[in-house]
Amino acid sequence: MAQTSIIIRLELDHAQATFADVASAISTAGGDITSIDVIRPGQDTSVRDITVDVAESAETEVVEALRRQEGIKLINVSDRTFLVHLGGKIAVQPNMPIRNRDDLSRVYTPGVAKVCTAIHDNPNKVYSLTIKRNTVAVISDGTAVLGLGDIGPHAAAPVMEGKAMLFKQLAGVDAFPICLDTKDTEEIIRTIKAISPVFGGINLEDISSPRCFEIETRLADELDIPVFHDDQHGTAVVLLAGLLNALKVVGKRIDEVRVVVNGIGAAGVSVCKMLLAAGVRRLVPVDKDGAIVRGGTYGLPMWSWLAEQPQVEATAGGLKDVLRGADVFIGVSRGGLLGAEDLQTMAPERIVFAMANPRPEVDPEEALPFVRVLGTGRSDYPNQINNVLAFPGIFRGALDCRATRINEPMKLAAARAIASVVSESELSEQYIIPSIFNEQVVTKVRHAIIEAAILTGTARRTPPDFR
Ligand SMILES: NC(=O)C1=CN([C@@H]2O[C@H](COP(=O)(O)OP(=O)(O)OC[C@H]3O[C@@H](n4cnc5c(N)ncnc54)[C@H](O)[C@@H]3O)[C@@H](O)[C@H]2O)C=CC1
Ligand SMILES: CC(=O)C(=O)O
Ligand SMILES: [Mg+2]
Repeated sequence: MAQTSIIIRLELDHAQATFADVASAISTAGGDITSIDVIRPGQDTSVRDITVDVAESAETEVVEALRRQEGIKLINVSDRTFLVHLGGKIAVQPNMPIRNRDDLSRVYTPGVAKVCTAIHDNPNKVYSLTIKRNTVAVISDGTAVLGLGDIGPHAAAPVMEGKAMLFKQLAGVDAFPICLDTKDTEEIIRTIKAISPVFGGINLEDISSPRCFEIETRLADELDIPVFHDDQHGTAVVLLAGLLNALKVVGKRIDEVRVVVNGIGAAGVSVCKMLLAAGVRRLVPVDKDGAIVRGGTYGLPMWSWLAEQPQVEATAGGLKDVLRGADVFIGVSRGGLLGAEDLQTMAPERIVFAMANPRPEVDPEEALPFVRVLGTGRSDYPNQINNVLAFPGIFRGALDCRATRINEPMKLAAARAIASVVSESELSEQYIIPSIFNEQVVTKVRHAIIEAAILTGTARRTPPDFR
C-alpha cells in the first residue's frame, strides 16, 4: 500500500483538548506520528507541527478526524512530497565566485572572447573549456510520463528534475531538465539538434511510442554525442541484469529459457532486442492483440523487425495461451492482467518480472507463492527493476570517454556490470538486483561502458584510469 508523509500544523486549545487527544485521533484514523515540533508554546494555546506517516488512502481520514475534535484548530496540512518540490529540486552553481573586476574580466568579457576564439579555431576545445564534458540534457515532451500518460511538458518537469538530481548525486553529471512544448517528431528532432552544442549527451525521457523510436534513431545518427532513450534502454539494461541473476538462482541458462514479453511499446521493444543480444533463443513478444509471431505482418516497423527474427516463435495466441510452459514472464504493459492460476501454467522455477507502474501485471502478493523469483518496478517489494540503476553510470562512462553513441555491446556490458554487483554468495530469490545506493553500481557500469566503447570504437578519448 502506498505510504505518504504529511505535516499537520495545528493549534491546541488546552482548555478543550490535550495532545493525547491529537495522538489518539491520528492513530485511530490509521496514521503513525513520526515527529512533533512545538512551533509556539503557550499557557492557553500552543502550535505544533505533527509529522504523520499514513497510507495514501487514509490521508483524508486523518485530517478529518482532527478537524472533528473540539479544541483543535488545523492551520495547515502539507504533504512532505510537495514540500521537497517547493522552488524546484536543483540549481545551477558557479565553480568560483566573481569577487572583483579582474575576475569579471576573465570569466566574462573581455577575457572570455579569447576562449571563444580558441573554440572557434579548434571546436574540440569545447570539451575542455566549457561544461559540455559533464552535461546531459534530460528531455521530454511530456507524452508518456511514468505510468501517467500524456500529461504535458509542464507536468513532466518534476520527473525530469528528479532525473537530473539522480544524475548529479549518483554520478556527478550536471543534467538539465528540458520539457518541450511540442509533440511533433520533426520539431522535437530539430529542437534537440539546435540545443545540442552545449551538451555532452542527450537522455530522452518519457516520450511515447512509436514516436520515441524515430526520434532516438534519427538523433543518434545525426548527432555526434550519445543519445539514449531511458525508458527503452535503461529499463532493458536493468531488466537483463535482473534476469541474468534470476537465472543463476533457478539454475537455468539464457539460451534455453522460453521468455514471454508482454507490452511491445517503448520498454518492450528494447527489452526484446536486449534479450536477443544476450542469447535468448525462444522469445514470445505479446501486445494487446496477442503474440507477435515470426513471419507475421505488422504496421509498426519494430514489430515487423521482431517478426523477422528467427528466435521469435511462430505460434499465435493470447497472453494466457502463450504463457503456458514459459520459464520467464516480463511485463511492461499495464496492471492487473494475470492471476495466480495463469502463473501456475508456466514451467516450474518460474521467473516473473511484472514491471508495469504503479500497478504490476500481476498482484505481487498473489504471485509470490507461485513464483521462484519475482521482480516489480516498485520499491515496496524486493527486486525493484528501475532504470535509475543504469542511466547515471552509463552517461558517466559515455561522457568520460566522449563516446559518440551508446551501442548494444555497451548496453550489454552495463547489464552484466549491474548484475555483477550482487555476488554469488549474496544472490537469492529476494536479492537479484543491487540497491541504487550501492556505490559499486555507478563505478562498475562506468567501467563497463568505457571498456565496451573503446572496444567497439565509439570512444573518442581514453580516460586516465584506462591508460
Ligand atoms: N520499472 C521500470 O523501470 C519501468 C516500467 N515501465 C512500465 O512499463 C509500462 C509500459 O511502459 P512503456 O513501454 O513506456 O509504454 P508504451 O505505451 O510505449 O508501451 C505499452 C505497450 O503495452 C501494450 N499493452 C497495453 N495493454 C496491453 C495488454 N493488455 N496486453 C499486452 N500489451 C498491452 C500497448 O499496446 C503498448 O504497446 C508502463 O506501465 C510503465 O510504467 C516503463 C519503463 C520503466
Ligand atoms: C522509471 C521511469 O523512467 C518511468 O517509469 O518512466
Ligand atoms: Mg521514464
